[in-house]
Amino acid sequence: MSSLNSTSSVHLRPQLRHFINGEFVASAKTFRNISPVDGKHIADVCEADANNVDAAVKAAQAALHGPWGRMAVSERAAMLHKIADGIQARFDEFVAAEVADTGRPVHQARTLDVARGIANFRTFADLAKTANTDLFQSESADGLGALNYTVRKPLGVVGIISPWNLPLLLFTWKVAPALACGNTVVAKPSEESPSSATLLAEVIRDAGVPPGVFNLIHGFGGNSAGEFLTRHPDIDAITFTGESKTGSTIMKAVADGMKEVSFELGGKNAAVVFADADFDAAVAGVMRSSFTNSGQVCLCSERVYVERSIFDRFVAAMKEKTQALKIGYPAEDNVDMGPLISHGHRDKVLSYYRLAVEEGATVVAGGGIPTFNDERDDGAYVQPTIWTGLPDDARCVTEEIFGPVCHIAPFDREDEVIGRINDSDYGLTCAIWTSDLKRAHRVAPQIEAGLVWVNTWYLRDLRTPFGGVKQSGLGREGGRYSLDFYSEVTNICIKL
Ligand SMILES: NC(=O)c1ccc[n+]([C@@H]2O[C@H](COP(=O)([O-])OP(=O)(O)OC[C@H]3O[C@@H](n4cnc5c(N)ncnc54)[C@H](O)[C@@H]3O)[C@@H](O)[C@H]2O)c1
Ligand SMILES: N/C(=C\C=C\C=O)C(=O)O
Repeated sequence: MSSLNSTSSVHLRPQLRHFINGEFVASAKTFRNISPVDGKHIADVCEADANNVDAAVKAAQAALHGPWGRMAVSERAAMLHKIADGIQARFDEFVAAEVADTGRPVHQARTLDVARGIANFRTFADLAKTANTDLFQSESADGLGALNYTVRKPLGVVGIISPWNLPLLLFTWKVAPALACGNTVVAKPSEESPSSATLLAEVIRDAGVPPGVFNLIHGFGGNSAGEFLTRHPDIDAITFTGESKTGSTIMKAVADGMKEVSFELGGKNAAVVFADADFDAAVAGVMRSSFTNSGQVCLCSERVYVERSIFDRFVAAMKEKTQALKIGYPAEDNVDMGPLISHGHRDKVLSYYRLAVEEGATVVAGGGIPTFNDERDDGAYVQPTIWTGLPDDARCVTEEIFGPVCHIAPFDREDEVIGRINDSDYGLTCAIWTSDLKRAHRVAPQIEAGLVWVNTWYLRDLRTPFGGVKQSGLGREGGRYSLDFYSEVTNICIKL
């Protein structure tokens, strides 16, 4: 088989181990890492038990009081840049790791996943160096006044738990600011995507980060590494990205210990296309926001609302482009879409494909599994899918599916569509397509979401706040919001 058509041409490690106190550590229990492209077994992954997690937390605690805890911000920032340099130097290996675990197009792994891994470290290295604190000249009864100023200190040992959909991007989105603020971390990537985090441990070690500062544990959630981490008494904070119901479970696990949490959770995001929008740009944008990463991005729009006068034309255009999407191997030229992350996730998405028909949907495009007549038939591929005709309260229009699918509905009035967009348990993102600047500024603030894009989608400035409202998250990360979450502040009042 040519290297074009398989991940097996990539050199993959036979066993992925934990990284604890500066050493790679195996554990007796392992689980299999399976390629979603062809169902082949690509590696064995160690599963951390409670003792592994305890050793990692203890190493992180000890490292707080070692060289890392005494390091100047500028030195810490230089280390984060060295980590970024290390990822850059092994760029192709990181691409191979992401592609092996997820089957995504190589061009996406290059331009988004690994590129953002580097950017995350560089962004927070620089932000930490320029982080300001507060200073107030205060009045006092005796007229002599006082000075109030704040100092930033690390939270301590931060537990990091990340999902599989953008493995390196989302893992480093947490690791980078946590380290930039002087914390030590115990980090668990998803069981579905262990490879790039393991490679990152090598890069962090080789960058000279002191042992115990960064610890990596592999495993699952409940009654495995994830839960052992959230329930560990010596963890000072948990930052988590994943499903809303998992967030709720984690919140219960940390409640007794009153740990700080930052949650980036699920979504059922909307795109709204007004008749005055740039039609071609809106079609291209909604194609991206519906099918990027096989729809496995928390920011994807599974709900699309189109003004009635252009509805039929818009649906026809989306149908044509969706049916033209190239689904294939990661390294194929011009491939648009790879598989879903796993057969289990594919079963979930296909259950919604069936449910939609039961709920009365018109299947405009897709709705099933592509046939390749080769090894990919053993992978986790589904067809990109478009529905119309469902009521707003249909489960397929209210529940997060997390696959390459969207439902397109017509609307008549601005106030009507705003109400329909906001009628959701989620509130992560929304994309508005209009050429009317006043409308953009009028509608965007009314959307109950953490992020609103106008005439674009997933355009990111890492200094901006990122997070969701309602079931989509707790808190914000990004820019100074990350510095605020990953630091404690003490206010000091000096009487003059
Ligand atoms: N808001 C965001 O920024 C954002 C970004 C990416 C993904 N997501 C969401 O993540 C979900 C997809 O990712 P997923 O399937 O990996 O989510 P998931 O919640 O199943 O798992 C996420 C992580 O949590 C761990 N975990 C699961 N149960 C746990 C428990 N009881 N205790 C501790 N850890 C536990 C998993 O092992 C994994 O590492 C989607 O809902 C998507 O919307 C949100
Ligand atoms: N947190 C970010 C993306 C989240 C994507 C969700 O799947 C980011 O771009 O910083």
